[in-house]
Amino acid sequence: NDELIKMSQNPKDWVMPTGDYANTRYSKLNQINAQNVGKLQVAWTFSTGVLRGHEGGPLIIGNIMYVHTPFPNKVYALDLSQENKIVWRYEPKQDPNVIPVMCCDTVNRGLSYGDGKIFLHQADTTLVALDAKTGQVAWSAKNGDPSKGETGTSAPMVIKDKVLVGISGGEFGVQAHMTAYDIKTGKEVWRGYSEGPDNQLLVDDKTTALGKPIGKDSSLKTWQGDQWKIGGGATWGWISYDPELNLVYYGSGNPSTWNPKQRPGDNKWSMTIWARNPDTGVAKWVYQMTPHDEWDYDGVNEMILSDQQINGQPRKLLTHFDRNGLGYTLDRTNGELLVAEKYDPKVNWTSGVDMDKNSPTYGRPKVLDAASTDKAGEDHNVKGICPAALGTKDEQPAAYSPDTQLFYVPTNHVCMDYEPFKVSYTAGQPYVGATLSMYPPQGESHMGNFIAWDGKTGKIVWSNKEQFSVWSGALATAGGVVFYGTLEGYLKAVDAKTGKELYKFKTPSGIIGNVTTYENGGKQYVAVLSGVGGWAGIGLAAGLTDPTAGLGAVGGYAALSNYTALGGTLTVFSLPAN
Ligand SMILES: O=C(O)c1cc(C(=O)O)c2c(n1)C(=O)C(=O)c1cc(C(=O)O)[nH]c1-2
Ligand SMILES: [Ca+2]
Repeated sequence: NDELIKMSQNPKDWVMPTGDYANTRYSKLNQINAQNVGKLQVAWTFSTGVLRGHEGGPLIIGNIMYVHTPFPNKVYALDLSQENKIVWRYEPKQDPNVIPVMCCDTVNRGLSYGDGKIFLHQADTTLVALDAKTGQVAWSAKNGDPSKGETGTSAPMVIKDKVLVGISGGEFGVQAHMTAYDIKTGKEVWRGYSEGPDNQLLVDDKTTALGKPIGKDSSLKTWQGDQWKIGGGATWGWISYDPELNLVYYGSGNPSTWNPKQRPGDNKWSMTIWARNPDTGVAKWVYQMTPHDEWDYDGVNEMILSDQQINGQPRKLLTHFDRNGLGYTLDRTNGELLVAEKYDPKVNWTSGVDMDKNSPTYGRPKVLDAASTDKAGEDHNVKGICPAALGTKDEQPAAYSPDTQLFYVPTNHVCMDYEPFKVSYTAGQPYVGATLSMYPPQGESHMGNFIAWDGKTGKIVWSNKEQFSVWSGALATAGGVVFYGTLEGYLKAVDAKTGKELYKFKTPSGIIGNVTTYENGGKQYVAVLSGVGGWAGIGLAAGLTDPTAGLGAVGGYAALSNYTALGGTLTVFSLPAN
């Protein structure tokens, strides 16, 4: 573990899918900076040979770069010192029947490294450990069962002598969990579920929510009957870790089904930020952002850890941009809620979070009747809810720069009509229970913004419009530049302080990957996967002529096919030799 922490502090490498344990996606490299980034050129490219959505980004360890793909989840090891020659490749055999069980395209968010191995969570939920030198399988573990609706899309995270990994299936009625496997053997060490009895949740009488013990079997009391057994709360987002506090952080997703009438109650602990001890799995604190979700606002988005001063006091913070459109800042030591503000002014399902510690509804969002799909009831179409189910932010991770103390957030600017309907549960079949259509906010035509956010005050500092959702991950650097990609396929560099666009280049396909940087042979490079897909690009990614296909109609994205086509490419940029 110390080895990994040390490695992640070397800015030449990129050893974790998130850049570092704090999930900042910030690099100390500054050879490429605000003055010269406009001169960036393509240094080399690599075709992955795979169609559909390319999320995540490569790992770089010394001279070796590890590139992953969506289903069938190939992994390539490239030698950067030998003209990027392929050293080994891994091509798992997976049953293609897993594809229709994946809610939101056949995506995969990347690899982790530790103990001389590369870890991959395959679509079929096999967690595989590959020898980093040879690509040989060292061990594999079955993390779930696609015939029950469980699939793998998230990146594992190595923490000390364990590999942590979540599970997808919130649209299929799974009982989701976070699981830790022994790094040497692949044996399960602990598993903490998102809902159920305390012994399955790994909560104890010391586990708190907003400073108070959560009480015995707090989850069961918030579900009708056995509904919790198919209650969702999937854990498909990123994982962060504070080595000093010895706590891991991640979020749980939407309760199943999307029809809120079928699951009265708060549906704890779906839509929740979890802080767990990585050794035992026991939860120290939880915070539920969207009790009794009525809009599919999965709570899985990344938790970014930063140390900043609030009111002159140094604080250990956790900042999270939720699907529900609120940017939260908490004290990560104990889960105290410090800030909860809209990071898109269009958010209209809530008037905000009750911040009065003495109020009985402390910490809860106030739901506005006009946006309540539960109040409207089954088979009633509630129109004009913002954000759409895609959220103000979905899988696309934000970045944080300690230089500017700002968060850089790729966002969606999309609203929806939502109509819940009664659905019955069948194992392995969609358990969705709502139809929706999504479109830009009234009177506007752009569906994305790339924003800078002050997490101490909960304010937007600057905001750049984008035609489509910004579905790629951001990168911030010590060069005063922030990078992100667009669905049309542009890699963009903007000034970290002002948002001014400094560079753009059109890559071969739409970008939903996460921008990465590294140094090799004394030169800084910027790398990004293009390959359009994911939920925002799913119609296009599936090669469908009807862009409203998929789980929810993603209406406004039809025009995307005028800009980009399918296919995975890694594009690597550098400055010209002078
Ligand atoms: O509840 C779940 O299990 C689950 C899983 C996933 C996934 O694994 O990709 C997504 C979602 N939900 C989801 O709601 C969503 O909007 C979404 C977008 C994407 C994507 O990669 O573009 N995945 C997912
Ligand atoms: Ca979901």
